[in-house]
Amino acid sequence: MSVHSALTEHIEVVGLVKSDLMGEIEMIGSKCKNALDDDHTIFFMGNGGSAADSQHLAAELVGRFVKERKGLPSIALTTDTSILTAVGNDYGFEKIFSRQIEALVKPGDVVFGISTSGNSPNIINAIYSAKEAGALTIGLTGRGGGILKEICDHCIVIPSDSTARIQEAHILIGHIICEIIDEGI
Ligand SMILES: O=C(CO)[C@@H](O)[C@H](O)[C@H](O)[C@H](O)COP(=O)(O)O
Ligand SMILES: [Zn+2]
Repeated sequence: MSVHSALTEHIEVVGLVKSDLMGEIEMIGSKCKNALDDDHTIFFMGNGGSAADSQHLAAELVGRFVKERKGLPSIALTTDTSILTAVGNDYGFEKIFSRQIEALVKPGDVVFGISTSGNSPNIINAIYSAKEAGALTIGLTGRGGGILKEICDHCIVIPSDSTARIQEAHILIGHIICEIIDEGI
């Protein structure tokens, strides 16, 4: 793929997000803001590049995005190598997030599952656990949405089949949600 076509593809995907998904992003941002106002926690999880996105977004909330404000409760479930290796080793890789959800998530919390395919078993298991725990579940996906689209309370499906373009749209949307949260604090 040439630089020109990668950039063209990115712009097209972002254009579709703008034309089709603005309302959904706004709604999810305000639900996150309301949950934080009520002292709930926002959790993020994903594999590979989406693990990095999870950590990135939790850091924006606990630390600072743009505005000076108090730290906000947010946890990326991708960071504790002792938990990830113990649970992965003892129960299986498909349980690395669901076990943490069972241990940490309280009713009213918000759980983001970030998966470009929407079909990663460890994210799917964790979304089921989050629903059982009484959390609001949000999928960030692509490729038609996969299973996450069927099981999450809300799911943003990036209209692309390119993992890279989907991930780029996910972090853009994550940043916009941080902006919505910042505005109301
Ligand atoms: O960042 C990339 C590709 O851009 C990779 O690390 C990618 O995230 C990994 O292959 C993930 O395992 C893909 O999982 P998912 O998005 O389908 O849930
Ligand atoms: Zn990537």
